[in-house]
Amino acid sequence: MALIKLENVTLDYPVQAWKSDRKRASSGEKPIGGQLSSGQAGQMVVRALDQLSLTLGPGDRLALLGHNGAGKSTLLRVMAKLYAPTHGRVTIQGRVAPLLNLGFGLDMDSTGFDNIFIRGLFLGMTKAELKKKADTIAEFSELGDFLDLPMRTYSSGMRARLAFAISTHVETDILLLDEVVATGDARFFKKANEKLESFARDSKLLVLASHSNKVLRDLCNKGLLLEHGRVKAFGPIDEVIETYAASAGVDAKDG
Ligand SMILES: Nc1ncnc2c1ncn2[C@@H]1O[C@H](COP(=O)(O)OP(=O)(O)OP(=O)(O)O)[C@@H](O)[C@H]1O
Repeated sequence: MALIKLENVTLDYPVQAWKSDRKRASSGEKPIGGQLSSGQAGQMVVRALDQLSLTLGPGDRLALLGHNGAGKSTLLRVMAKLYAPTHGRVTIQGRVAPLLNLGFGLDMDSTGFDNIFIRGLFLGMTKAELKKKADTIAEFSELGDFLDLPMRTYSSGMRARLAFAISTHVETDILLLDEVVATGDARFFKKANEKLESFARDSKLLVLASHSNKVLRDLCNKGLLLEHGRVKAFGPIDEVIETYAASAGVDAKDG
C-alpha cells in the first residue's frame, strides 16, 4: 500500500530577522523563493509551502515543477517526514525511500561497498536483506574496483550511481527523488530510467523534482507546479509542463 495525503500543509522556515538599507534590484515579475513575511511574535519566516493539499496513490508518478525556491525540495522533505509541517496534516502509508541528498546516510571515509550496508541500514533494510542484495546493488552501480575505495575519492556522478543503486533496491513503496537521477552519465541515466519505470510499473509511488522536462516526461504521469509554495497547476504531466513553460515564457520542448 502506498499513500501520500497532505491536507492544508504549510511550512514556515524561521529566519534571523534582517535589516538592510541596501537597495537591491528587485526580481520584478520573475518569481523566486517562498514568501517572506513576519510570523508569530514578529519572527521573520520564509513560507516555503502554503496550504498545500494533495493525495497520491499506487501508480502515481508525480513530477514537481517550479521556479528556484518554489518549494519542491521542501515538499519532498515533508513527504519524507524529515520536516514537520507548521500547519496541516501529513499522512504517509507504506515504506519510504528518500533520495534527496546524496550525502545522506553515506560515510565518505568508508568504501563504496561498506556504504551499501551503511545506507541500506539507514533506509530500514536488515543486515540479512543487505547480505543477500549487496552484490546486486554493487553490480547495478557498475563501480567495479572503485567500490573498494573510500567514497571521498568518488566523483559526484559516481556517488549518485551508488546512492541511486542502493535506494532503488530497497523494498519500498514510495520513492522520493530530488534531481539526482540526472547526475549519472548518459548510459547510466538510461539504465536508471528503466529501473524507475519498472519501479512505477509495480504500482509504487514516485515523486521527483527536476528542472529537466525530458526527465519529468520520461518518468512521470502527473505534474504539480508550485509557485511561491502554492499549487499553481496539478494534472497530467504534459499539460503541467505546458502551463509552466507558458508562465516562464519558454518553449515546453526545451530542457
Ligand atoms: N533551511 C532553510 N532555512 C530557511 N529558508 C529555507 C531553507 N530551505 C529552504 N528555504 C527557503 O524555502 C523556499 C523554498 O525552497 P526549496 O529548496 O524548497 O525550493 P526548490 O523549489 O526546491 O528550489 P530549487 O529549484 O532552487 O532547488 C525558498 O525561499 C528558500 O529560500
